[in-house]
Amino acid sequence: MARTNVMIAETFPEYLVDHNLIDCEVESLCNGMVRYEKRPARRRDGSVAEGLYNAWIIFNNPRQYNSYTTEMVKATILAFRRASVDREVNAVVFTGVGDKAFCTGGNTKEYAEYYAGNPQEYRQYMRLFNDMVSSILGCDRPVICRVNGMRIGGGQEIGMACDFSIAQDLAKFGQAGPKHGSAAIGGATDFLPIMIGCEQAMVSGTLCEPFSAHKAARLGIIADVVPALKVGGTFVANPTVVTDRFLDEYGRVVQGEFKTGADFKAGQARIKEGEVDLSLLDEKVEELCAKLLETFPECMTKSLEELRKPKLQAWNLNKENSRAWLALNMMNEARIGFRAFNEGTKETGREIDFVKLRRQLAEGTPWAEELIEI
Ligand SMILES: CC(C)(COP(=O)(O)OP(=O)(O)OC[C@H]1O[C@@H](n2cnc3c(N)ncnc32)[C@H](O)[C@@H]1OP(=O)(O)O)[C@@H](O)C(=O)NCCC(=O)NCCSC(=O)C1=CCCCC1=O
Repeated sequence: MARTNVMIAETFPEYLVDHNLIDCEVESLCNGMVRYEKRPARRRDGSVAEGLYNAWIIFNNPRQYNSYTTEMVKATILAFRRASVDREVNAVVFTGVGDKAFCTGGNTKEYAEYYAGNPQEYRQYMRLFNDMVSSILGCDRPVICRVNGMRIGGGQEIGMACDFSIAQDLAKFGQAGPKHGSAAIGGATDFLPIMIGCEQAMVSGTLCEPFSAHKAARLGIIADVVPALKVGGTFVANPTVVTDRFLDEYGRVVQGEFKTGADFKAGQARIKEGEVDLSLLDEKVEELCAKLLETFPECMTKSLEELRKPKLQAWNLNKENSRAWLALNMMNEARIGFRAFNEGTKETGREIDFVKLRRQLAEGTPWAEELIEI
């Protein structure tokens, strides 16, 4: 050991090169809407590993369900680059503020008010979005998505780009694209078939029906799920979801499916009785970080690089075409879909009249004012 210490002292570099792209605080790029925090890394026994950290990248836009604005996308790219080159960082934890949403994708207000009808601007935005996904898939540290709440649309896409996902069980998952005027080609159409198989990928990527965290675990889209609801001081499983049996009387898998009718309503009422506590989620995330810490760092990075390949290859194959298509789509379907979400309310509805649109298109109506204002 003494000899090793001498060798370290003799070979220790006089200075360390900073590989960061720019020297500024992540928070300063987006008014604090993405936070970057280095939290002490812990061993499996819970003791602090002095000098080592986990980098927490936290979306901080809870009023808009942690959707990301253009400025937040830029900050996220910087944050992942920072974590990737920081010698002291063991793992990255990617999460959102609060317990409602990890992220519900692109900011629909910005989409509706700035990008709708503006394909050349959205094309630039998509450069940034693509770089955000690539910065996750290219991070030299393992990335854990701490799914603190809903993971929808682009939120699901950046979540699936992560290496691990651990969810609190009130979180919902899914896509929004074809309901709101987009296609889930910001990663979902690349990652879903690999992660859950083509058939379930088709169901999720086209129908846009949210599914539970328990189902996400069953399908294999997340690594683990923990309870988050406390009723009378005791953790209980999400009461709106079937968690106590695997099959129904006809042999169909029901575990993880949402309950229906009165049972679903009773589940919702029970949620209101309780309080949400994410301490078990944090324990699980810390446990995973500690397991990752007690490994060889370069062997870990190489393993990540190899295991990411199926996702990365599909992503790299498609991302530029997807960017171009999404930009042009801002002239028609995205233009009306995101405006409908942004300008509508729960009472008036936040989706367009799909049948009316389809009927007009069937009649050969061009994408002129009358369709855009549908
Ligand atoms: C299903 C929902 C996620 C949740 O529904 P619900 O539980 O009923 O909550 P809401 O009342 O709808 O939402 C609460 C408030 O948050 C605001 N909100 C939610 N999501 C967003 C968002 N993405 N951007 C901005 N604001 C958002 C919502 O307006 C409410 O605020 P208010 O002031 O009105 O009370 C539902 O919210 C939903 O469907 N959200 C939108 C999901 C969506 O369409 N996301 C974008 C998908 S497209 C995308 O992400 C892409 C990524 C890159 C590639 C291209 C692309 O399209």
